[in-house]
Order: sequence, then structure tokens, then C-alpha cells
Amino acid sequence: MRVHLCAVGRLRAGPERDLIDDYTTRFDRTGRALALGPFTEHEIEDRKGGGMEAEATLLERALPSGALLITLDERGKLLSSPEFADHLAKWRDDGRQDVAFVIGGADGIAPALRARADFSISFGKMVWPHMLVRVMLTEQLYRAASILSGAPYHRA
Ligand SMILES: C[S@@+](CC[C@H](N)C(=O)[O-])C[C@H]1O[C@@H](n2cnc3c(N)ncnc32)[C@H](O)[C@@H]1O
Repeated sequence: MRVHLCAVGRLRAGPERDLIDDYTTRFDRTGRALALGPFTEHEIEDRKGGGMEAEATLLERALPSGALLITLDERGKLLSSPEFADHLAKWRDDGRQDVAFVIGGADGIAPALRARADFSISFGKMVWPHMLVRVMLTEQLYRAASILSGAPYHRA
């Protein structure tokens, strides 16, 4: 199952980029034997300042057709890391070819796009900067792959 991240904003070189590259490299390596990955990032940018509606249009365009749509949203579902790993495994075992995680911009994800999500994940009730949410998601993807492979990275 290919894993996509569709996110608002371009992440330049720096600590967040380094962390994401590290976690996604690890995820791809660990996920290969589990039929998880590769990971692909799709960054969108609305240069006209059209807000979350314009961003939603660009995000929709970036979504691979037929992908399972998962939004990252503070109003979403709280999961433990093993539960997240179980969800990934279930989506893969259901025969999904692509799963796309969507992270919004400063104003969040437009309600219409949120409404059509297959699932929504919360990293807690607090609002995090979107670039940090990218880092957290990629770490959790690597952690999930480690859990599913039986590697000792995750200690509950
Ligand atoms: C700065 S936040 C936008 C917050 C905005 N008030 C909203 O209503 O979504 C940018 C993006 O980061 C992600 N995000 C921020 N906090 C999050 C959390 N606690 N759980 C999951 N995703 C979060 C969401 O995708 C959000 O669209």
C-alpha cells in the first residue's frame, strides 16, 4: 500500500525536513517487507491567498485517485501507536492501493474536504504547527511499521 502525504506549504531545508527525511527513509526500509510504502510527499501552495477553500481544491488535485483519505485534525480520533499500526495493516489487508494523509495550513482543512474523509486522526486537542504535525505523522508511520515488523523501536 503506497502512503502519501498531501500537505499545505513547502518545507525548506532545516530540522523538520531532516527529521521527516530520516523517518520516511526508515519507514520505507521497514515497510518494504510489510507491503507498506513507498512514502511520497505532495506539497501544495496557494500563492493567491485563497484560504482553506483554495487549498482544498489543490489538495484534492494532489490526492491519488481512489486513495483512502485520512485527515489530520485536532477533532479527529485519538489512537495509541499500536492502534494506528492496526489501522494501517487493516487498510493494507483490505486491498487499498493508496492511503493519503492530509494536513491543512494555518486555517485548517476546509469543512467539505474534512467531511469526505474516510478517517480522521487527532494528535491531541491542542493545535500543533502543521510542519510539526508532518514530523509527528512520519515518526508514527515509522513506529507503526516497526510495531508490525516486531522490531524493538516501540516500547509501550
Ligand atoms: C495550524 S493547524 C490549523 C488549525 C485550525 N484551527 C483547524 O481548525 O484545523 C494546521 C494543520 O495541522 C494539523 N493539526 C494541528 N493540530 C493537530 C492535532 N492536534 N491533531 C491532528 N492534526 C493537527 C491539521 O491538519 C491542521 O489543519
